[in-house]
Amino acid sequence: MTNTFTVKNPATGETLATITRNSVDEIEQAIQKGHDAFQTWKKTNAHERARLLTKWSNLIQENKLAIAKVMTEENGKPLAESIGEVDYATSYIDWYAEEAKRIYGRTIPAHVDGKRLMVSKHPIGLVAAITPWNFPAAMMTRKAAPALAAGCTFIVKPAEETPLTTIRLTELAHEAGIPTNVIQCMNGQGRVVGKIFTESELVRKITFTGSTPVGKALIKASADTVKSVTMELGGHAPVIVAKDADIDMAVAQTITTKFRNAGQTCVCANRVLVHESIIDEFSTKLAEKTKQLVVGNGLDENTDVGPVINEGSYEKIVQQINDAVQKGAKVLVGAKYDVDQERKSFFVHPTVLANVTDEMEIMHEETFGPVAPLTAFSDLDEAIKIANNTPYGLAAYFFTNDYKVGNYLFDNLDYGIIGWNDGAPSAAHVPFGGMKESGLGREGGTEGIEPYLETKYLSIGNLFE
Ligand SMILES: NC(=O)c1ccc[n+]([C@@H]2O[C@H](COP(=O)([O-])OP(=O)(O)OC[C@H]3O[C@@H](n4cnc5c(N)ncnc54)[C@H](O)[C@@H]3O)[C@@H](O)[C@H]2O)c1
Ligand SMILES: O=C[C@H](O)CS(=O)(=O)O
Repeated sequence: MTNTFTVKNPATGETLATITRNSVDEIEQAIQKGHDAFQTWKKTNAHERARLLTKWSNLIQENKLAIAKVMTEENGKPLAESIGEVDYATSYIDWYAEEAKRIYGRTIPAHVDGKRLMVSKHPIGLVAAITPWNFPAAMMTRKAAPALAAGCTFIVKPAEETPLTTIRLTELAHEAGIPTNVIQCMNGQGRVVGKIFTESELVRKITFTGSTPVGKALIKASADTVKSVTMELGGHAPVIVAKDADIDMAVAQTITTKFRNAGQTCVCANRVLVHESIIDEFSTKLAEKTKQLVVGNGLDENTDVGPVINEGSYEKIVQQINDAVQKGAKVLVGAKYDVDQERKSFFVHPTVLANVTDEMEIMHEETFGPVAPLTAFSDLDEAIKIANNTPYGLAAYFFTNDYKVGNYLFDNLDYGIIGWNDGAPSAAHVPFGGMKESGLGREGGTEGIEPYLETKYLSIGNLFE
């Protein structure tokens, strides 16, 4: 019996496709093929790898609207965001096509006469990637691009909620001339495929984007074969609005970071800490702007906020809102839901909660939904203590025009990504990643290709004997 799963539109419940899960044998064969292909791909010169990556990027751009439509249909995000994600995804390919040509080594002055010392970088081998549903294009290329640029071969397993985008990107890579066994897409349940990936000695690296619990399991499972791991995990981003902040700008940037992808990003604001002297004005303005956001099907050009991905996400978000309200939070806007149990579509209206306190679940558990909890602070050290009081350390944001306050916050916030008067810091040419239980390693920027490289040191002795 074939093992299949259906891909549904979270806005309408429509079945978009039925996908066959790859069997254990097929995945093991793909691993062998990827390992074998590595022996050739690693010898492909960097400029040829760069040329093929650029061709891939161009093909994606030529198909941008079609890819974006599929992404909106399977993920739910507004079409404009899907179009933006396709651009974001190709920006990683473009950046690493160039980085392929800059994988430099170095020579080291010898400590002994007649010796010559050299260091060079080499691809780590076959890379296995597991990606989430919230950015099915960018989370794939953020891994595939540096891996292929470094000379590695690559297998990706997308989330079962959103496989269609990743399947299409893989097809376009092959159309661009990247050999079929150099980049492959396998479909299946995470636990099943992850076990095959981590147990294989031929897989030399695991790169994962997803929840922290799954990341921890993958790290443990990778230990038996001492695999390199890159982990982009959960977050719980604080926003600190200092008393001197430009309130209108802080409101606009908080909206940007909070409600993108219906709040389903790892770097979304999850707590909004506002100085007590300005919290009334900030809260009123944030609620007014939030009320203007349009909830609907992502294919409707007027939509700002689409559905959440599934019933489980919906139930967690509602639980956090109800818990907060029961413990004294005030709903300034939202806490409204459009649910169709027959279609299994779940819309959460953008929500702003005031008077949030530390006892509430939302202050400690990642929401992954369109809910902005507001809490007041009286001094900066109190805000920093609240902000750092989490196992996570991915993204944090603050708003101030005081350079001393800004530098003090930057120095004392334990986060890998920090936005100062900026709610949208991500880009392909910068290091993206977190501290503590938000992950291991970085993706993007010059740091993002290092995890796919091994360092070799050569000592030539008795050179002139
Ligand atoms: N740090 C980042 O860059 C980043 C980006 C996006 C999402 N995330 C995080 O991902 C989470 C939401 O995404 P999600 O719900 O898809 O996460 P998830 O961990 O449930 O799933 C992510 C991927 O892992 C697979 N998976 C699930 N269980 C697995 C297992 N036991 N072994 C191996 N693979 C398994 C899934 O099939 C999917 O492909 C949030 O916590 C979010 O913060 C982090
Ligand atoms: O959700 C995770 C993404 O990495 C967020 S971003 O689009 O890279 O900012």
